[in-house]
Amino acid sequence: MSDANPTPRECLAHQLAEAVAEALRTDLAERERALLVVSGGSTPVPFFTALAAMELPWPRIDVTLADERWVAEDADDSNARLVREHLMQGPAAAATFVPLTTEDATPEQGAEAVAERIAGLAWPASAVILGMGGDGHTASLFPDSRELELALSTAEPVVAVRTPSQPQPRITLSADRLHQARRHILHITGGDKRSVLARALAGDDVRELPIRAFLACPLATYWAP
Ligand SMILES: O=C1O[C@H](COP(=O)(O)O)[C@@H](O)[C@H](O)[C@H]1O
Repeated sequence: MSDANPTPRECLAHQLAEAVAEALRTDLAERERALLVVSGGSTPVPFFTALAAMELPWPRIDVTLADERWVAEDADDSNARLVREHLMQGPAAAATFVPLTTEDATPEQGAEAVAERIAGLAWPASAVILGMGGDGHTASLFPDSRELELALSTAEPVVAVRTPSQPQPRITLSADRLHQARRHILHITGGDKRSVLARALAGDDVRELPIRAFLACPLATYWAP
């Protein structure tokens, strides 16, 4: 870290980047390519910056997303844009980023092409870095989504999602595909999310708080105030 007085969130992001880099190195010692699945939203930005600076065999690493809004890749709320601007930089620019959207008008129309696109990646992923919303959603597994049941149960890799609480349609990796990863990490910050996680740990209804689907993976939790 270059900053002499890093914030707790910056320290957390750096520790997480070190752990993910180590996981990728370990897997790349025994296979030709490795896959990293990251989340969008606001939390991962300092993690992306820290990971992008790591010395890794980036040309052998693929990066994709746990979920995406069905928006243009240059839209402000595109997770792909976030990844391109903050992770695919410096040494990490030599990695291959595989987005989850197509030119199709809807995720339902594009889901098959996305599934074909990601089929060639080096599954199972070395690590999945999950985020979590205040409603307990992770990836685009939302408690109020009408496709939640499908996303939790299908063996398909991706699911198109419509969620009343969200302005855009989305596409998400299915729980099955996320579960298959070698390592599962939850990256969250702030007191509110700590409370949501505590609530999730105290119960077992996955439909109420979908993050519960991953608590027993096991899920390494990186949290800072
Ligand atoms: O909608 C999303 O939100 C969650 C959490 O986002 P944050 O802004 O609270 O960090 C994220 O994990 C997910 O990938 C994203 O699409």
